[in-house]
Amino acid sequence: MYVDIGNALDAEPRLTRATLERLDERVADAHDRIERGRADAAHGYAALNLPDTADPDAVRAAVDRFDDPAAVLTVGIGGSALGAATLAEALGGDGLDHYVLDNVDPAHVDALLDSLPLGDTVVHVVSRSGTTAETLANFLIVREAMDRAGVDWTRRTLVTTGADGNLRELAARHDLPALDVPAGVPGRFSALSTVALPVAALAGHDVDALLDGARAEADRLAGSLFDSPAYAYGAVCYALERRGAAINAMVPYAESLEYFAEWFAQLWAESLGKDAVGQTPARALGATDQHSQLQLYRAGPRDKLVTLVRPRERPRIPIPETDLDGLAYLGGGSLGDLLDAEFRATEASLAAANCPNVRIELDRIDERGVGELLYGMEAACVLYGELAGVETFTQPAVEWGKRAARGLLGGGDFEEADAVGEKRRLVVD
Ligand SMILES: O=P(O)(O)OC[C@H]1O[C@](O)(CO)[C@@H](O)[C@@H]1O
Repeated sequence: MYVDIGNALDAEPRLTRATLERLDERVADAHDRIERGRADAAHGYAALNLPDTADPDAVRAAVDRFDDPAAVLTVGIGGSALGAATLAEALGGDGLDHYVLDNVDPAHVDALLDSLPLGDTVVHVVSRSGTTAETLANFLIVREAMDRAGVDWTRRTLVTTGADGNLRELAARHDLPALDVPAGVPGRFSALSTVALPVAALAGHDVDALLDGARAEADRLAGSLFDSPAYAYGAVCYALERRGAAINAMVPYAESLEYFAEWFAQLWAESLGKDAVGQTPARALGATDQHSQLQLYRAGPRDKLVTLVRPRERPRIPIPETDLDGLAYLGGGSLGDLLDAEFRATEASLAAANCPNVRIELDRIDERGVGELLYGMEAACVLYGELAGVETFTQPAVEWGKRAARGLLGGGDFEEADAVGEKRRLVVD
């Protein structure tokens, strides 16, 4: 992973090289704390050990029982779905279609189950807590649909979950193959583990290369942001947020990284949104959103950092020659040339408008590159959390809504459910 922070300096909000050099002293201390946390396999920090603690053989053994499926359905939500979706989209299916069931919209669930070849689908149900309502409800519906289709769901299901909880109980009751979530690794930091690697292994991807890429990024964590791409990114994001860049627009210039932007959004929001600080992740896609968001990034409020991500190598699709006036300049070139010209032009246009931006590049979007990117973003997030002094690895604010919903559905007596009824109303219809 290559990180170029040049365009993040001397823009608006203003961040200078001198400021970064001063901040680097705190990066050194933060790195020491992170390394101590890793050495102790402390909660959260343990995620940064996954390149060495993940067990690719166990993952392969778990999926080998499924004989060449046509489709894999990940049933999970948040960190229990976004990692798998990111790996499947970035690396491709190789003939294996990947579907994600990470919401409880009846119309969508119905249509998805209708479209799936249930008899030839592997269901990977994932929940760290083993109690998440959306995941468990969806799984009960999926298995019933398989029952109705005469498919033995116990032979088509793989579970990844914690030591206890409803899902562990279901797995034990039906003797389902079950992988353990890694200890001390919050969901949003678990893509490089039993939570998402099974999907990559099922599609025949090189899980070791994914972990090698992550390990290469881990080996570059150092006591200075000027020696570590991941820390350079985390430190710049933090320093710009401190100066007013409350929004981080993540803009991959590759369709296959669109889910990566979703994954990044959970990582950034759920890890850093605490104590009235945090940088709001916005998702966009290059070049598409040049035609929808760029106007705002260039001419709107000075409250953004834009992160542009691209692979250095792309497949080649030549653009046919044409004698149409005004188009001849495209002919003979390639679609990748056009996309890369758009990338560099957008980057320069942001700089010209004094909008801070960072360039993140991979050699190519393959197992190693994706491993570098995911690990790099996780380490950047951990460093940002250290500098901001927030609890990076918890997400207490999400529990209020869960209790309220559970109470509304008769799942217990929760004061939050009462508060739902006290909504202020001013209906205009
Ligand atoms: O893996 P679980 O326990 O089902 O949780 C799913 C997601 O829900 C959250 O707990 C937020 O509600 C996320 O942190 C997590 O990734």
